[in-house]
Amino acid sequence: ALEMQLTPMLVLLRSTLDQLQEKDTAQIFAEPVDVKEVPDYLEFISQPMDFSTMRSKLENHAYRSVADLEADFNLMVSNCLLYNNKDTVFHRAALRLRDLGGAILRHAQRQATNTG
Ligand SMILES: CCOC(=O)c1ccc2c(c1)NC(=O)[C@@H](C)N2
Repeated sequence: ALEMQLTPMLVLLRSTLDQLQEKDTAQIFAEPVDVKEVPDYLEFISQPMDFSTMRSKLENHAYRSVADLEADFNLMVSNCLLYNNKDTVFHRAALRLRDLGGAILRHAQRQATNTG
């Protein structure tokens, strides 16, 4: 539809990021993991990622496509699955976010494709 032609990628990416972050109801992905609280975190995780960092990157035009946003989302989820044992709230939250996020990202990709 015409309005989609006029909707820039940035608007679609912002909306997608908002929808993804809504699923993080415990807000455990909202900010970078605090290495003062989790001192060994960087021994296991070489590239930390969180929603606030993703939002900064988005506003600084670091994402050119839904796939670019999806890559950082998957990095954030993978970090959590790697660092936290399977019997933790964090690990379970990452699995849930991954599944709920998948549907959101597939819909966003369809919208991006439909706008040509
Ligand atoms: C105040 C203590 O906070 C944490 O220990 C903590 C807080 C947030 C966390 C986290 C740990 N671990 C994680 O893997 C990511 C997903 N979130």
